[in-house]
Amino acid sequence: MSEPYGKAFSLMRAEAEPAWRAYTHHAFVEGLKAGTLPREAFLHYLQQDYVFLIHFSRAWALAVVKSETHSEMLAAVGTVNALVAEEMQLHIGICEAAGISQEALFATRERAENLAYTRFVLEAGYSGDLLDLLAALAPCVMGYGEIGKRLTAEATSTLYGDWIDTYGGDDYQAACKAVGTLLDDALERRLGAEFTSSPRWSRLCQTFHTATELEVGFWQMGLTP
Ligand SMILES: Cc1ncc(CO)c(N)n1
Repeated sequence: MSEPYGKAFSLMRAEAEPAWRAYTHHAFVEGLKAGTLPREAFLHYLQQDYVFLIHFSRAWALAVVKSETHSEMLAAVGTVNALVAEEMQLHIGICEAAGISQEALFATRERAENLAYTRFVLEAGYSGDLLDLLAALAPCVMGYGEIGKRLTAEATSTLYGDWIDTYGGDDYQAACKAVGTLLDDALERRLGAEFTSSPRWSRLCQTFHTATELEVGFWQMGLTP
């Protein structure tokens, strides 16, 4: 189980330390785990994350555009559906219960940290191929998978249980595995089985690393409503 989300992901993740740990063990995450995160910060984060998911869904739709095989298209379109039909429902539901309407959510003013991250991902896709795009998308998908799984095992409070269950649950974990397989297969198809020897590999790792740092910035933004 050392490579639960595929081979390429685990290699890119190792290259991105210590930023990866700063992302997956951020104070915001530890606050979700212990139930000590202020509700105000959580709701502020969720509103920003709703806007994030709009652009993230657009980036996955771009992955459909950049696909070269039917199976790549299927994997990308499955992720678009999981985001729009499932993950965004969590945000809508929790915010509605807190008195924040869907219209208010959609009209949320985007914070600079949020804008920087999503446009970085989209730009990786606009100017590159599917590999550049997936390298920028992977930290978001798999990081939350790792966080959800760990918090499912370690949480000492049920306050943020809905959030933890969404990312630690079977559906989200299966989505992470599917993206891991998509990344491995897309790399092999374009760069060959020895894809780490390709001159493109270090650049892809750099994109992954930058996206990881932008995730750290997103949590930090969450702490400052
Ligand atoms: C900022 C951010 N990264 C990753 C995910 C997981 O989809 C999310 N919802 N928000």
